Amino acid sequence: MALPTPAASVDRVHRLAFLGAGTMGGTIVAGLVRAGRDAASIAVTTHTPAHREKLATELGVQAFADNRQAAAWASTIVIGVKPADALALLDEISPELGPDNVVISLCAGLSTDLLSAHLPPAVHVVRVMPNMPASVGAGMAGVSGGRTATEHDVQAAITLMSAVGRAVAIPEKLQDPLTAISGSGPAYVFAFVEALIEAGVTQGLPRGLATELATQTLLGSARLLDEGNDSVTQLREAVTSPGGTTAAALRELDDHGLRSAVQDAVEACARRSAELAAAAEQADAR
Ligand SMILES: NC(=O)C1=CN([C@@H]2O[C@H](COP(=O)(O)OP(=O)(O)OC[C@H]3O[C@@H](n4cnc5c(N)ncnc54)[C@H](OP(=O)(O)O)[C@@H]3O)[C@@H](O)[C@H]2O)C=CC1
Ligand SMILES: O=C(O)[C@@H]1CCC=N1
Repeated sequence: MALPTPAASVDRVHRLAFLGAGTMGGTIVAGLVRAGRDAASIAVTTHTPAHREKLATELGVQAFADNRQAAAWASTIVIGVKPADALALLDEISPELGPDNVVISLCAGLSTDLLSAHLPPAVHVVRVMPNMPASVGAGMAGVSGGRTATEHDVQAAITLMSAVGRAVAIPEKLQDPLTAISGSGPAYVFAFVEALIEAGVTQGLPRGLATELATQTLLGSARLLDEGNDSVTQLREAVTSPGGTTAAALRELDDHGLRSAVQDAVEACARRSAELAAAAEQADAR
């Protein structure tokens, strides 16, 4: 299939290249186009030719077969590959980059210092931890500038991510804990909802009904948390009648160690984020 010719018409300063446009990068690209960003200002590269052709056809973005060409075309480069592939990718595109470029990394764990060590010193580096609900415009992203990043770079990344949800600036030392809450958090929520649905089926509910009940309960509870005036504790207490059904259920969750399981899960996630950086560095040194 013929791909669109990379547009030269968009001013270079507005050009954005996603090197790696899979689950997360692809979600953000789709969200940006849906939010009204000019598709001609966005380029993608992927490992598989068919995947980038699909993105080009469906979204109207530019597809490049070559990371270096895409990096040379763009002003802002988003790194959307797995952490293990990121440093080799930076080494590959590094000759094309200079002081006018901003590199935004989506990679879990990788510090801006580590990323900068694989780029010309003047390149501006920003670290962003997004999450999957960006695909429905309800993402949550944490944004941190590296040593070379300006306040403008951080604000520009916040503006970019705000097109697909919310974004906050955070000190880089909070990136691992943020990853453990909002980056990976959707998976914990999905695992809980899966368990709730299975429990409903065990109680005799048809699977479709159990799924609708659990999903709408999650949605309604999230909206109450976000839009209501009460704290999470006040909301939980409001559902829990003394001696009632909810108290009986919550006691079981406590007895099964829900809080300590969540503490351990979040701790393991933050630890794993640091391990991914160490593994990427080791692989790169080989
Ligand atoms: N998934 C999530 O919820 C989140 C992920 N992240 C971070 O986002 C990054 C990507 O993760 P995710 O989207 O899940 O992973 P995916 O595997 O879904 O996407 C990776 C993308 O990189 C492409 N790719 C691989 N090698 C190259 C290469 N050498 N050059 C160009 N493109 C390449 C793949 O191509 P192809 O499509 O052909 O396979 C794919 O498009 C990770 O660093 C992760 O830490 C951050 C927050 C949340
Ligand atoms: O599981 C992962 O490593 C990525 C980073 C945050 C969410 N998914």
